[in-house]
Amino acid sequence: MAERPVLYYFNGRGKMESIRWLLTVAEVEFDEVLLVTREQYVKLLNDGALMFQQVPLVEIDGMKLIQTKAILNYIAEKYNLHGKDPKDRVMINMYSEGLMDLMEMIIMVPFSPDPKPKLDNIQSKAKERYLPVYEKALTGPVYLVGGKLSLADVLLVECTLMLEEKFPAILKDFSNIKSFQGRMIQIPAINRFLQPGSKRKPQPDEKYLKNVMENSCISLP
Ligand SMILES: N[C@@H](CCC(=O)N[C@@H](CS)C(=O)NCC(=O)O)C(=O)O
Repeated sequence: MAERPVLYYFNGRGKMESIRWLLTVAEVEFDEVLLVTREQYVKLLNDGALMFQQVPLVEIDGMKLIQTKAILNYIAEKYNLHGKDPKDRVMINMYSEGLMDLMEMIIMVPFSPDPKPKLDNIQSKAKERYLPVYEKALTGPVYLVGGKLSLADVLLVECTLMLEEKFPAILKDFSNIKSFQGRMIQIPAINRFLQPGSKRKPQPDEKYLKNVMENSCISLP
């Protein structure tokens, strides 16, 4: 039997969280090496495991994969969460890119010295630019693309939960998305992931932020 994937990242959500979500939905058990000291990070660098000196790093199928989107696409492909043909795939990728753009903005908020304007901007962009797209796509269909579960659906449920943590009423005018979210969180693997004690990471706290700042040369805006 194949070995379990190993995820190398800080002890928090960041760019790895979507990968944790996708593996969870694919029902793939994984292990994690949580980088809590500078030495761990430097060792990965010295070992040559980080092609661009960055994490996430995922060891899977005998490979050391980096670059979040490449990793997500590999997992989606492998576990049949990337559509049935190139036309499905390009739609899945378009929807996924939009969600990753939005989640990236949320991920960066706690690193800002002045989060309020950033949050206001995210809220209006979410309501005016992003959520209407998914609301329309879900008028009728159960899933975003091709009538079957895909990477885009997984990212959408992750993103809506992240948004609600910041803006609890944000889905008020997006009833299709809210229903979609309700269905998705009933999927047993997702339901388990949302329970305390799972590998889902909590919202970033001071300790996590300090860890990321100290242990990588992360470039901040
Ligand atoms: N495009 C890369 C960006 C990865 C990235 O920015 N990683 C950060 C941590 S979230 C990092 O390792 N920063 C260290 C550095 O850039 O020196 C991806 O999506 O995986």
